[in-house]
Amino acid sequence: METDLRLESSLWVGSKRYRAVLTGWHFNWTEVDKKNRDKKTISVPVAEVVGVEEGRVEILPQKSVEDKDKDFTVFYVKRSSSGGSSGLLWRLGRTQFSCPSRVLRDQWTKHLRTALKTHSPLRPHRLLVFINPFGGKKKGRKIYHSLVAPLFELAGISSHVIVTERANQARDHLLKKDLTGFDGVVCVGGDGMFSEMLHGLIGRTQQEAGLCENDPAVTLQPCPLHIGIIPAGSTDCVCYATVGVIDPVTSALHIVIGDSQPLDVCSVHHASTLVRYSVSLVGYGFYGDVLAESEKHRWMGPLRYDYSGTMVYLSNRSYAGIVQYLPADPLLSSPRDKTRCLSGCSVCSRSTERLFPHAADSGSLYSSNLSQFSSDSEGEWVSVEGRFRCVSLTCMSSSCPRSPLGLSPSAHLADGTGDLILVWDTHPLGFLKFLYRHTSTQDQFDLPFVEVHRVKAVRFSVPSGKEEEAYEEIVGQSGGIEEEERGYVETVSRSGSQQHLAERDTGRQMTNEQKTANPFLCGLCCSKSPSVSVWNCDGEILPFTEILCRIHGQLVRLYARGIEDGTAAQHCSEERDKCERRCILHK
Ligand SMILES: Nc1ncnc2c1ncn2[C@@H]1O[C@H](COP(=O)(O)OP(=O)(O)OP(=O)(O)O)[C@@H](O)[C@H]1O
Ligand SMILES: CCCCCCCCCCCCC/C=C/[C@@H](O)[C@H](CO)NC(=O)CCCCC
Ligand SMILES: [Ca+2]
Repeated sequence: METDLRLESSLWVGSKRYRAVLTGWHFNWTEVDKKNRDKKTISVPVAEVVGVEEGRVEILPQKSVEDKDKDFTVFYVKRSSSGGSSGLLWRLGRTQFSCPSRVLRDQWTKHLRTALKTHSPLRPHRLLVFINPFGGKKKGRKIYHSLVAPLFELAGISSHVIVTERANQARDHLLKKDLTGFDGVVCVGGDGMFSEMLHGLIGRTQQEAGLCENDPAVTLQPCPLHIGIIPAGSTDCVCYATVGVIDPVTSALHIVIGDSQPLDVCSVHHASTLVRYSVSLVGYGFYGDVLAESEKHRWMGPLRYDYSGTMVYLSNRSYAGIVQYLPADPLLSSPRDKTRCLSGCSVCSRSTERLFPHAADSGSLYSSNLSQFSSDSEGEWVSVEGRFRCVSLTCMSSSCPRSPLGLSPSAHLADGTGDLILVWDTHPLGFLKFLYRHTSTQDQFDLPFVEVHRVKAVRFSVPSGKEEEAYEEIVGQSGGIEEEERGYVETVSRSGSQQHLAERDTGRQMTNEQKTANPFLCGLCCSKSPSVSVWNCDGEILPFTEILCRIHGQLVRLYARGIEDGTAAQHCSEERDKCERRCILHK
């Protein structure tokens, strides 16, 4: 294959002569000039070529073609370092070549197009696009038509566009309508729109496979269609955590070149019924309270999270709970191993083999129907009980602009596990330190009241007597000063044996007298202090307190590639800047 596709000749770019070479995987051109002593070569991976057109073509601000019959234009991914994005920001690169003859021009365009087909098998041909016209700053339609559609057209992608008229329209469409012929679905919106894609596609796939989503033990079928996210919401965490930047053009280019990033999904169940799916955060306590509070202040826009975060922090709440979890194999990875899940992550690659052991034999990832637990034993559930500031489960790092390393910086996008973060009750300044560390590179788990566990499943319940206090309590009703002083961890039971634990921190929960004496720190806690919180599931409030979560490895695939190594990308962009806007990729 390599030798069939190889082509080499002299080509002109403007007034300069280049030696151009197409090997199977790369298209390179080097200036033939004595001054170019260090032989700077511009090298574009074939997989990152967006399109090849006859003539001298421009697509922005409008498509124009100057049909010179010895010329052709190559469009490709060009990394940009602007805004400190370390090369994660992508732009459309374009170079116009002139050939000595028309025959040679036709040879180049034919070879390049064949190479594209051969080396990018997942490039979409037909996409179903849902635009939420009300997401974020309400610019979804404009973003799609001015920035994304021209790139799809250039790449020869035909798209069917639906501008939604109501919430859940996209989800219902994916659940019920004919999807024949589509390679993928794209949402133009925020995390809420992504969640609609997730629920629609997973639900549809299980229906067609005859699987019961309510059963937490069932091995769900991975979705055959890819999901593309064009960020146009007020919260675009899934995009940020899988691409590294929130930028519609970058995301459109990942879609066009058919990048593929598998993603773990957590199913959340209550009383033997599926409640929701999550990829980012299933959080009780602080994160649930912030969401519940923020719903009352939607008019503030994205600022509502800052306002609500401050209010909830000042309310100084903690909640009693029983958390049971099924640890993942500690030999595979650890949430404290200081690694990052980057593009081509070896932990995730090894997980693919573990999760789909027979995929290679059958030729398809999706034809494996063996249980994900068949190759490793279930293991022992661990149970802990006490008072928590927050209990969070995340299938991935959940990095976002607010927290660039995320809730769990070493979590993996596609390893079939989630990270369970337990923040035991502590004094207000300790909790502030924990929150603050999310915004820096300091380790938020290196605190005596914080635990993190890599898990396959989690169960949460409240100690008896508390469960009848419904979730409405926190969504807007009164509480009253708690009679008893909130203690720390009362007991911890591991594998059935009860152990009394010492206090987890030197600071203590404030007594009621201290609360009265310190009205600022005490904040809202003096007026109400509910005994149960709510669950925040990827930005949606769950109407149940007692839940069971199970991680399903690589259940969906995104048009993304994870976060590229910053240093390599940075190096690349510096080199490119030196070479006058040419993309030099050092692989
Ligand atoms: N046409 C529509 N009218 C009203 N709601 C819609 C429409 N289309 C989608 N939605 C809903 O709007 C919610 C928010 O959308 P999206 O995530 O795109 O934007 P956002 O601005 O990031 O959201 P949020 O307001 O939650 O921060 C989604 O949960 C989705 O179900
Ligand atoms: C003193 C400084 C304190 C700073 C604290 C910063 C802590 C930031 C942690 C960031 C966690 C992001 C988790 C992702 C959640 C999303 O799936 C979800 C849907 O978009 N967003 C929310 O629920 C929105 C609600 C998020 C609650 C913060
Ligand atoms: Ca994971």
